[in-house]
Amino acid sequence: MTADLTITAVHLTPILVADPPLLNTQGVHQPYTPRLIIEVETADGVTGVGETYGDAKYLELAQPFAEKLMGRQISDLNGLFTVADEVAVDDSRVSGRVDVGGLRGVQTADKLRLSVVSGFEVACLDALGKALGLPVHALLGGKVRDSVEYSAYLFYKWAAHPEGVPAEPDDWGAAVDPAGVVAQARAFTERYGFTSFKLKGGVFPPDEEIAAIRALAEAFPGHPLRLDPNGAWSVETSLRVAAELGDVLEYLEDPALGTPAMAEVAAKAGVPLATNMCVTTFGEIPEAFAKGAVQVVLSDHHYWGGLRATQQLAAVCRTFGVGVSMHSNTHLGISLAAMTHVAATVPDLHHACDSHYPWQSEDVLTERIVFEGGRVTVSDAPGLGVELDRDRLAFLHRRWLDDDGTLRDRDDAAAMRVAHPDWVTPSVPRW
Ligand SMILES: O=C([O-])C(=O)C[C@H](O)[C@@H](O)C(=O)[O-]
Ligand SMILES: [Mg+2]
Repeated sequence: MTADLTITAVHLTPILVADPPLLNTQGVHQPYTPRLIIEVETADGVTGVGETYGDAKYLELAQPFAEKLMGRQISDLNGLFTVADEVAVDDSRVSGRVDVGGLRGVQTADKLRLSVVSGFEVACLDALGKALGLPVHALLGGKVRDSVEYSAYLFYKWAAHPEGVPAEPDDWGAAVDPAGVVAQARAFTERYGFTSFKLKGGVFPPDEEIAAIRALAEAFPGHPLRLDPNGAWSVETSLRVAAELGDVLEYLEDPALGTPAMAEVAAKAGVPLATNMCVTTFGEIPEAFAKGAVQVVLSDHHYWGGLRATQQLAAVCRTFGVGVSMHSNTHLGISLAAMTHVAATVPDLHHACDSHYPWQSEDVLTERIVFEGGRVTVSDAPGLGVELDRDRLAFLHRRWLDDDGTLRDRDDAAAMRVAHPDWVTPSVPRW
């Protein structure tokens, strides 16, 4: 009997998940961050799950998009993009804006749509895999590796969210200096076996961050290290940091803001530059590649438009001799599973991917995804190989319902103002 792949129901569940007080150049992470969990159900009762950003601007697109999917086939992945084009984006959401203060690059109507489509694409692939008895990587053409390497994503962080702010405690401790960063890196290796390290920079003056990377290089000799100040530095500062750390960095990530500045740095830095800020859409590739502004593009299936778009990006990068790896924002196990499936299919993946997952103590899966030796094993179970924990989902959704709206949109600057009322988002370049 052939499977009936018709979509008969779509469930959208916005949730708030605990996030530690991780610092970046914009501010600090909120105690709870929004995500959207997507379930797509077929006429045969097969359910697929996906995950994407949960801020209001995504939710307001996801709802009409979901309605248009009823009666379509889960196998019609190309159709998702056609349907997305029919969903109107409110101009106020995109005019002159960047996403999360620029952490995810420009904000356009298309990119907003793609960030929604990606969650649905993953849900459809999960359902399709379950219906056909095939893992998602097989639907993407098959895995070329059995496990995917991730890097330890180190953050400067406070020991706890500001006093009086409802939050979940974490056991990572504070990290506000080189010793704290090294201690955090050691905890990452002990808990997960990571062997490469990325430090989120742009938080302290560059000399302090140079000292932290030097301390890491001393503590973990020969291990790949990266520093990512999210465009906080001038060209001059970027070149100075590159000169100071060139001998220990695998790559420098988004030292300066925008393709022209990145190109200036790349021309003289002597260290490869990676980005998840100046190349975040296919339209930004020609200029950046022509100018030699980036040597590694950090894909993110959420905003590039899904797993197949990630494969297309990898093919373009391969064509131009540019490396590819993966960027990450706060995400849960569904997205980690999706990232792992697609990463398993990309032939030239030569850098460990980023993942925030270790920072997320809460998940919506019955079993957490495990890192062993810094790697996630590629699942061969049908679909993504994950199972939704409905009680957890309901609990995290209840938290979202109970929120008065304060936390439903990620705002790192607002979270910083709770501790430092005078905080204003630093103008760029900050140093
Ligand atoms: O540039 C990056 O790698 C990121 O923007 C990743 C995340 O957004 C990270 O900086 C964060 O969540 O603070
Ligand atoms: Mg980055």
